[in-house]
Amino acid sequence: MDVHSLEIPEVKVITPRRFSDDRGFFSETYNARAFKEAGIDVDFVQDNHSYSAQKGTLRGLHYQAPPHAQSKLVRVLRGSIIDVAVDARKASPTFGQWVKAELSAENGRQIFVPRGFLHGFVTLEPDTEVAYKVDAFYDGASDGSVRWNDPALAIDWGFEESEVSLSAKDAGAPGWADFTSPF
Ligand SMILES: Cc1cn([C@H]2C[C@H](O)[C@@H](COP(=O)(O)OP(=O)(O)O[C@H]3O[C@@H](C)C(=O)[C@@H](O)[C@H]3O)O2)c(=O)[nH]c1=O
Repeated sequence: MDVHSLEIPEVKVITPRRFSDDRGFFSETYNARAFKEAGIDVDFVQDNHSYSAQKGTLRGLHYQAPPHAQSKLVRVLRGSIIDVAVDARKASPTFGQWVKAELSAENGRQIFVPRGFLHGFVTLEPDTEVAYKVDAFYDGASDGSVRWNDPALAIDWGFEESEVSLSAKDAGAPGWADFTSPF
């Protein structure tokens, strides 16, 4: 398993080993002991799976406020995405900064996004399926979003506004300046 930190070091990209043979491959996509040794020591309690039909489907930027804050371990089962994490920890030296990684079914990469971050992704292909583990249960009342393309964040998604599909919630999300971080 290869693990490396992104520019915000608490966000990590993990690439589990694949054992390939004539049939295809085998891979341990999560192993509590190996992840703990790599510094990721969280108790995941829920697995999520989303399917996005269109290229340019953008989900984000999302968070759950404490005490329902979630760490996330994200991977792609089919297709590919750009995954983005924004540091929303008020006391962090990298508050307001973002990192991204390209995850695909082919490259097998995963991204670990800790609590205290906004999270989102955009699909690079039609029919993209994303699976992720979270370490706190869904709590709709604690769910929040921030506008994905706020100029103050200046995230390089690689997509213009006219090219993305958003949920109504995400299309109406407040900007970064109107977001009071609960972290
Ligand atoms: C996230 C979630 C949603 N739902 C329901 C609520 C709603 O009716 C429906 C769709 O929810 P959403 O529109 O929030 O789904 P989506 O926009 O895919 O939200 C997800 O986006 C990515 C980027 C994340 O980081 C996730 O944590 C989550 O926020 O599914 C659950 O029942 N459990 C869950 O854990």
